[in-house]
Amino acid sequence: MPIGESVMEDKELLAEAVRLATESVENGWGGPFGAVITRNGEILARGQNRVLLTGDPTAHAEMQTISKAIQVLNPEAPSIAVEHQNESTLAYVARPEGSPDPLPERARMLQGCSIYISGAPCPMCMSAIYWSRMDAVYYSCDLEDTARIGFDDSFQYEDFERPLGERRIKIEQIHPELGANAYAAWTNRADRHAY
Ligand SMILES: Nc1nc2[nH]cnc2c(=O)[nH]1
Repeated sequence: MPIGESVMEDKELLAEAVRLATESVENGWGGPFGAVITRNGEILARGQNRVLLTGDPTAHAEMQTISKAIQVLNPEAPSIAVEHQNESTLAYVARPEGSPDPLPERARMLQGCSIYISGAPCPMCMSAIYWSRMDAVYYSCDLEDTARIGFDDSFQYEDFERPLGERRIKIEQIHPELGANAYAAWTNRADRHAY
């Protein structure tokens, strides 16, 4: 595993992200996006855009790399893979009996890590970066470069600046009293752990 690789410079790390991006394009797996997540100058995880391979619009380089980094840091964590038991129930793989609750540790997410990306992050990936609590983002091509090769990243940032009623996708609050039940279930849990 990459943990333990010798300390790498910014340029080397970015070059590795670009290598992953190019590999994805050459294999027809996805757009020209690759990423590495580092801690103390060492690579923790690598990822590349695999949207065309998987048909999954969330398979962006950054999302793939964040998931891998979390797995590397939490190898013993219960799998978040869901099994469809029936149409209305999702069962999570249970934590082994008696093992300590890893949530507080996991909730630190990727603090202390940085991400190097071939192109500036789209809003989805930037949100994931915020949620993962990374310290820094370094990218090579900017949003204008990305728009020029046909990707919507900068348009989405622009859309977020518009009032809700003027956005490209309809967004509207309906029945707030229903969701309030789930929110109450959360606030009623004494052992809740905000992340
Ligand atoms: N940064 C980045 N921008 C994208 N735009 C479309 N896909 C991607 C991706 O994987 N990463």
